[in-house]
Formats: sequence, C-alpha cells, structure tokens
Amino acid sequence: MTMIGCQDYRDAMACLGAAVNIVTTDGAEGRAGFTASAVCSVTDDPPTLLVCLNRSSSAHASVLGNGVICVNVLSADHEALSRLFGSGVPADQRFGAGVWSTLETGAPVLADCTAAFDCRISEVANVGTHDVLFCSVVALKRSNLADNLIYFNRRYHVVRASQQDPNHCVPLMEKRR
Ligand SMILES: NC(=O)C1=CN([C@@H]2O[C@H](COP(=O)(O)OP(=O)(O)OC[C@H]3O[C@@H](n4cnc5c(N)ncnc54)[C@H](O)[C@@H]3O)[C@@H](O)[C@H]2O)C=CC1
Ligand SMILES: Cc1cc2nc3c(=O)[nH]c(=O)nc-3n(C[C@H](O)[C@H](O)[C@H](O)COP(=O)(O)O)c2cc1C
Repeated sequence: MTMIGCQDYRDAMACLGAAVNIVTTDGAEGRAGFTASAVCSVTDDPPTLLVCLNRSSSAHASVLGNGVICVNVLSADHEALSRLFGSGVPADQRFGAGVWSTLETGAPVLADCTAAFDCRISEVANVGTHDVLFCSVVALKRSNLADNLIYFNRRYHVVRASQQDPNHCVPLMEKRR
C-alpha cells in the first residue's frame, strides 16, 4: 500500500479552492471562533452541514462544550478578519475586529457576512487530528452580497457573481484580470 505523506497531501489539497468561513460559538464554555475552509453541506432534509475542527484548536473546548456554532460565510471585505481568526491571537482581539449579533443559539453572527448558518451540533466523529461536527441548522441569515472569499493555492481570492444574473458566478480568473 502506498503511504501518502502529510506534506504531499497538503500540497494537493492546496489545489482545492474553498469558501472561507468564520465559525463561532458562545455559551457557558466561553466565546471562541476560528477560520475554517473545511465546511460543507451534508443534506437539506433536515438542513445539516459539517465542519472539521482540529482538536488542538483553541476553540475546541468551547465549541464542544457549548454544543452550538454559527458558520459565517465570508465576503471580499473579510480577508483581514479571516487572517485574524486563523492566527494565534486571543478571542477578544479576534471578535473586537468585527460587529456581531445573534440568531437562535447565541453563537456570534457576523454583521456583514454573505450568509450565516446558526447550528446545534448533533453528532461528532473523531477522525485523525480532527473532530467532524455534524450540525443541525436552526436559523439562517442571507445577504444580497454577490461575492465570496475563496482560499486557493494558499492565497485569498474573490469570486463575484455576474452583474446581469446574481445567481450565476463567473469564473475566478475572469474577474481578476
Ligand atoms: N482543515 C484544516 O484544519 C485546515 C487548516 N489550515 C491551517 O491553516 C494554516 C495555513 O494553511 P495553508 O496556507 O493552506 O497551508 P498548508 O500547507 O498548511 O495547507 C494546505 C491545505 O491542506 C489542507 N490542510 C492543512 N492543514 C490541514 C490539517 N491539519 N488537516 C486537514 N487538512 C489540512 C487544507 O486544505 C489546506 O488549504 C496551516 O496551519 C493549516 O494547518 C488550513 C486549511 C484547512
Ligand atoms: C484559510 C484557513 C482555513 C482554515 N480552515 C480550518 C478548518 O477548516 N478547520 C480547522 O480546525 N482549522 C482551520 N484553520 C486553522 C484555524 O483557523 C487556526 O488554526 C486557528 O484559528 C488558530 O489557531 P488557535 O485558535 O488554536 O490559536 C484554517 C486556517 C486558515 C487560514
């Protein structure tokens, strides 16, 4: 059997562009948040998404202890905020750089995010270094913003929806000429 090394795996995963999110929590176990690209939709019935969280993350104890999260989908203006939530700075400094509200669970909702999915964690699977959080979506917020922050090839990019048809996204490279 061929053994794939972590570095080879990461180098290949760097070829996979992904939306960037700030995943937040609040409750008895404290407020915390981290930048996450490992987020995806599982099923629309019942509305369920998953988030992969490194067990070594400073947010891990709060996320698991509170049992609630909000997935805040980032837009073009959020690169600096994404860097902050992906760095080692304390939670107060991270949250101080944004404006937050709440929906149903009390997890922080970023004021000007593209979309927010407010969730209760329904199942947790341990896989390697990460916990895979299966999350029931209990409330939603959707803006009319027509762009997304994307992490690809270890850099941030922006994908914008076309002016003519807000439901149709034009290719990344076309918008970066
Ligand atoms: N799923 C995760 O836990 C991710 C963690 N990161 C962390 O952010 C920092 C910067 O990452 P990059 O600039 O993209 O360079 P990198 O070389 O560390 O990562 C390249 C790609 O590999 C994947 N990856 C990286 N670390 C991973 C991990 N521990 N578990 C699963 N997948 C992982 C991600 O798809 C990432 O975009 C690193 O510390 C990295 O560990 C970044 C993306 C995803
Ligand atoms: C673009 C990007 C995507 C990331 N995606 C994830 C992720 O999906 N899951 C995760 O556990 N960590 C992810 N991270 C790493 C955490 O954001 C980062 O480790 C954490 O916020 C900083 O570590 P600390 O909070 O433990 O100090 C990502 C980092 C970046 C920059």
